[in-house]
Amino acid sequence: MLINENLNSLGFKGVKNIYKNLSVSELVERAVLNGEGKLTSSGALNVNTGKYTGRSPEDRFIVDQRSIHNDINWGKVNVPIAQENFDLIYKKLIEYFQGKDLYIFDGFAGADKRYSMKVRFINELACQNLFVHQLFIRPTEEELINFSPEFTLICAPGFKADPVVDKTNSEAFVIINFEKKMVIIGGTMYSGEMKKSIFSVLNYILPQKGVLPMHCSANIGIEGDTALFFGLSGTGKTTLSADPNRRLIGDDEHGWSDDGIFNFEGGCYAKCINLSKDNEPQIWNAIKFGTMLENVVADKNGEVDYSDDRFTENTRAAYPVDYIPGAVLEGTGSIPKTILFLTADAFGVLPPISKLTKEQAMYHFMSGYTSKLAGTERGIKEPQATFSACFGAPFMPMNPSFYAKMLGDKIESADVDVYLVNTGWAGGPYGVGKRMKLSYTRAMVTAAINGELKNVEYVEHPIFKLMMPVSCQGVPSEILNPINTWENKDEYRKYALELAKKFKENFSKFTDVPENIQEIAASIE
Ligand SMILES: Nc1ncnc2c1ncn2[C@@H]1O[C@H](COP(=O)(O)OP(=O)(O)O)[C@@H](O)[C@H]1O
Ligand SMILES: C=C(OP(=O)(O)O)C(=O)O
Ligand SMILES: [Mn+2]
Repeated sequence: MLINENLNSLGFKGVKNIYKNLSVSELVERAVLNGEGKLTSSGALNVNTGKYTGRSPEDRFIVDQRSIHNDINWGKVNVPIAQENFDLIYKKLIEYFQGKDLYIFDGFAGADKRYSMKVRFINELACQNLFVHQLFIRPTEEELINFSPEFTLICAPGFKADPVVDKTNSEAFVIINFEKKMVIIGGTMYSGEMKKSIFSVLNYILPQKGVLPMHCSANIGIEGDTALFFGLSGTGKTTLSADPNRRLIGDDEHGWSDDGIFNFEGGCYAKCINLSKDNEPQIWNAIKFGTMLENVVADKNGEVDYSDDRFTENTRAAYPVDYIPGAVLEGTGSIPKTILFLTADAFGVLPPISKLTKEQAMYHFMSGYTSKLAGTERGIKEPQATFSACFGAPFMPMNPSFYAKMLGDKIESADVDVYLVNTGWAGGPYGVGKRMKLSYTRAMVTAAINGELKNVEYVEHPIFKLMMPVSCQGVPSEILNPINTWENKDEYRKYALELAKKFKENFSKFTDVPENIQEIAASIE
């Protein structure tokens, strides 16, 4: 179907100009002409997203429909909304486009062609169309001919819902409609909502095809060895997967099929707060023409100051994977050899790295402990302990135990080593201790991936029963056991026991847990 016919069938009437599949330069040009953003001195497009500078979980809904009702894990994460409310909002949203320009990007989600989904993005803003162009998988000229979308995402930040009439939580909404194969977004200009809502869609669809969807980054070594980095927002997926000695596959969302892993996306969405050339050279260099920046502070000459958090701590850069040298453009990799669970522990009590048994891996995957860091979600001003099953509960439409079981089977069948890495605090809790040095975390990750931590001596953590290596190249040995970094050892024990209690409380909510994993839960004190 032609794009115009498709727009008619979606109900669009009287739109001004339809800009279809523009190039990066054209989109940047439009965005600047429209006054949506400004170029920085490195050539990136910097936009200000206004009131919404992070994801807004309370504004995210799934239309409650008979065909999906029994599959969805309804609750605070997956909030139901009635079809009639969707219809009402949809009608107003489409009318809102009357007399306005719209931007279309057709692309793919899912690098493995067997599982990829054709998505049409319809944007009010050129800058957001640039975002999806860079973040999703760009089609070839040939693939664009007769492109028929399997899912459609419509995003209009300028359109606001009326919570009283529309039964939304606020003026902002992100609504997934599985039967209509559609996502609609309004009220918020934070572009992360577009990528994460398509992620949520895939997290429902792909398990039906035998693919485990994962909230993780991935890279691959010269020997074809794949490593996965699971972690909630801010734990270091993007930062640690950008490694000059390995090839980047993707920084955030992947699927694990019987044959290997594949990226869902074609771009990265990196945090920029306090970005430095020395610490994160690859990301620093990726911020150039074609990259879209969100809420970074720049002066009138376009010089940016990455340390300025006046709009948000969640400043971002969106760029295509090929802006990272050596990235795997096909977006695929072998069955993983190493899995790293990243946690940013704001209590400062978890070891910087520990090796997990398969049972411990399952336990920690189900627990998904980390701290929500400031900015990524609305209302979070300082780190807050959270248990987010699968290290990605906000994006999982089904019961987390379902994904955990799938991962368990994959881990059983693969020859894979699993580590838990604390990229958070050390020497004391947030406010007292310091964030783990990035160079140390990188050294530990490298040692784990290269197999150097297979044959070193380990000691067991007395409370969490985690196995801590006693040495690791590039890391002072004394920091490997967290109690050593705390001045007051009694305080350490107090905080560790408090966190252990939280682990226990959280895990008690799971039912039907296999006995060998229950044993792990019981061993923690
Ligand atoms: N030890 C560490 N390990 C990883 N990231 C760290 C560390 N210390 C500080 N950081 C900072 O924390 C942030 C991690 O964010 P990011 O990699 O974007 O996380 P994610 O991709 O998981 O959301 C970056 O801004 C990075 O510079
Ligand atoms: C984009 C997001 O994810 P991450 O911080 O994991 O990159 C987000 O949570 O809004
Ligand atoms: Mn990231």
